[in-house]
Amino acid sequence: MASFFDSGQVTHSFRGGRTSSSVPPSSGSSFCGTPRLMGGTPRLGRTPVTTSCSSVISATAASVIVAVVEGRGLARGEIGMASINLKCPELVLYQFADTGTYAKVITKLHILVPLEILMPDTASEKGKGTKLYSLITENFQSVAFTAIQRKYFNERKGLEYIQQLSAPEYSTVIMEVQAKYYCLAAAAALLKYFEFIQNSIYAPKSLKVSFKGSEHTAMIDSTSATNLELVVNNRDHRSEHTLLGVLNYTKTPGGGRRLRSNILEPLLDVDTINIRLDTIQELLQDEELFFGLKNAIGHFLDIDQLLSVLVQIPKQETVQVAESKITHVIQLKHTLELVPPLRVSARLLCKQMVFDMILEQIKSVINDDTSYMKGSLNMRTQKCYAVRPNINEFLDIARRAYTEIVDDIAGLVDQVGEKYALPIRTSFSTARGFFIQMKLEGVALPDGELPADFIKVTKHKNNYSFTTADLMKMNDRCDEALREIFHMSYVVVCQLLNTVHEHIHCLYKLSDAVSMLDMLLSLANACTISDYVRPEFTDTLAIKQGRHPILERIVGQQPVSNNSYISEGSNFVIITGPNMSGKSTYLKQVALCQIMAQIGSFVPAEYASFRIADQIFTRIGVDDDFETNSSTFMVEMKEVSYLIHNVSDRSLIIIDELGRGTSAEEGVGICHSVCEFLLSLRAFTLFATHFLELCELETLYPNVENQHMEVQHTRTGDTGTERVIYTFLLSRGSSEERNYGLRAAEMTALPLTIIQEAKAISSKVSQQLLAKHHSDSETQRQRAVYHLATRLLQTARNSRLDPDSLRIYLKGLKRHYEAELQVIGEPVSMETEEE
Ligand SMILES: Nc1ncnc2c1ncn2[C@@H]1O[C@H](COP(=O)(O)OP(=O)(O)OP(=O)(O)O)[C@@H](O)[C@H]1O
Repeated sequence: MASFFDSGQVTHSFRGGRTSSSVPPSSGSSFCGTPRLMGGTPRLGRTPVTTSCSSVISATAASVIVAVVEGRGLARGEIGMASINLKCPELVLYQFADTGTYAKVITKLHILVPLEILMPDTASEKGKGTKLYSLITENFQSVAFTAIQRKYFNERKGLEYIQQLSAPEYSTVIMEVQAKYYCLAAAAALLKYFEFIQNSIYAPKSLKVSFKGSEHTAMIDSTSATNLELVVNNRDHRSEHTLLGVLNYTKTPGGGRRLRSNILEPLLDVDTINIRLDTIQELLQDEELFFGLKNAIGHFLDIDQLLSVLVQIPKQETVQVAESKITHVIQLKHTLELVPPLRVSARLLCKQMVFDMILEQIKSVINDDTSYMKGSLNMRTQKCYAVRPNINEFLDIARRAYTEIVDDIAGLVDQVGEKYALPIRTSFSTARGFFIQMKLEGVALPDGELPADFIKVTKHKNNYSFTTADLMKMNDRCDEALREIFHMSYVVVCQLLNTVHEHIHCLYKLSDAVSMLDMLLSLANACTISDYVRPEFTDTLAIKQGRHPILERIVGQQPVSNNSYISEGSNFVIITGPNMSGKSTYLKQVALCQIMAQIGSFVPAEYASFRIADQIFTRIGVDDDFETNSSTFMVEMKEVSYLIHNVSDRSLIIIDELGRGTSAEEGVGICHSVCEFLLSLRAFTLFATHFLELCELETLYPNVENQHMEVQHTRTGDTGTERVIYTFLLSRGSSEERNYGLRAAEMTALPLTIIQEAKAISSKVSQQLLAKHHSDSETQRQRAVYHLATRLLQTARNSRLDPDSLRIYLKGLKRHYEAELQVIGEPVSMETEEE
């Protein structure tokens, strides 16, 4: 990673290698940008900022640049981050302490989907990166990295930038961040870099600046987001079989972005969630309102992106820059004209009067009938006549000259057509300007060839395109006239934008309201496709007939539904059942419903109540992680260690098949100790396992409940082969099924001989184990005593249990100990009931 700014060299590392681009100094501080951002465009001076920007945006969904810096010495682990979205002029600052795993930084970065990550060059000094640097480069191999000299991470400069650029309505952020040095430092480097690559600066007092601690949203680490297929399908990255795919009916890019970020960071505040649920309910009850708003929302452009270009001041004024600014004002007028239909949703649009006022200001300069249109010629005409007549008399003269030239062009093409008796017509494209087109069909060319004065001929499908020397000259005159028109219009438009800037925060609010409304309409739409219910928020997780939202979309019919109940007194559910019986699906279903509820969506169930979860953890059996070179076991251990370090009493934990990466004895041991740790918390845990030994925990702990996935057995045909029927129904108690692995194997194409041998070996091993079990009664007795001692010790520590629960717990413990002694033939000599 090379150093940026001083050396004039930017090096970006990509997956599979590093791309290095030399940065030639240009006039002043203007340098060319990164290959990814600018698509290789050499100099911004010649290419309009906005054009290059939009081409990037259409080429890739990623549009966020993030600067990350970590404290040094004693402050190691203190992380400052700043992000800016090229599609949305919002500077977001983050500062938090992260543990040795840096899970919060990695998760934040996953949510932001960065296009480029900036870090201080000291993070990778002398080819030896810091742990944070290594983790980021490992996790984001396809993202461009840029090293920036540490001196640009300057917190004083960062604060100055924010004071200067923040729109007045967002300036309270200064109080929040003025002592948060790392995020300020990251902001300084980020904004400096932004100026450099975009060759433009943000207008003073124009940016939305916000500080996002993680306090207001639930934390879902990136592994859990992947396990639950929240926004990406693990098997096919293009598939829409994700929670986002199920809920996404948004019509605007802003709405889509908002839904995605909400799914990854659900809310914690019940009041806000309930406001969203009220709106969805209202939309579902009033069809006219629903369809009216949906139709209105569909006409909005990407307001964030529009805002982003409106608040940038290009460092160089070229004709393309002028043209773009005029386009943006037309787009702004189009956007504001769409606001009145949204009036019905008054809750979301409190600043209606201000929007009317901005529109009036625009209309005092821009013609009433100027509108945003598709097609380059249409848009060129709109831009040419955008500014009202009588504002600048030279502009009016230039436009008259332009109109005459366009009329002359039409006359010239008619003459050419008549001269050669050919059915030609005038066409226009941005690249060629005016040119001539002719259909090939049914045309008899003189001598079978096009006349010699038709030049620059191209043939596409059934059409000839060409021009003439006279037409080219006229095009030049036309361009010259347009340049003048755009230049004069640009001056008028810039004055107009200066007045609009005073109300820029209202446009941020509009963008916010439109994306929120779009998201809520989308969530309401999802309810019309499937039968969802409004969730409640209590201290209990209770779902009646809940369904897996993605599974029901995939199979196109309702999957088997199940009830769930987890409360403080019964907060640990152990789920057993044969392979393929539906355990993983059920676990994910609960987590997905919880997330849906916390973003303010209805959920696939007949009734649903949730306790707000501040964190959602999943530990779901995955294969080896080749990318980070970890074995299955190490992946498991890393995930469990992250869980144990970060879990809280209000977390929701989903654990599926823990300990499968090692031997059975060790697996049971690990599961046991993890369960014991989790049992001392009030977190809600769903634990699916094949280790039936764990079901004993129910007798030891009053807050454990065993459940299992029911299966049925039938015998088929003449052979009487046993078949398993999966009901996908959850029942109380632990699974009675044994050797189900072998039975599942029987249903595959494995040869019969292999299955038979496996059965024989399995029964031999079981017999040996049983013999050992009976012969080793002293070890058994010691183990039983040890178990009892540890449980009692733990109970003594666990002061949270009330007397009743404690009594039940001790009784269970006693029964369990008696049972263990009986198995090994020891006399049971415990005191009576109420000891
Ligand atoms: N409630 C349900 N309704 C309908 N089909 C279901 C349901 N639950 C699961 N299935 C189907 O059964 C298949 C197996 O489910 P799942 O992977 O959850 O089983 P499992 O018990 O976790 O298996 P294993 O122990 O082998 O991991 C799924 O792919 C899904 O198609």
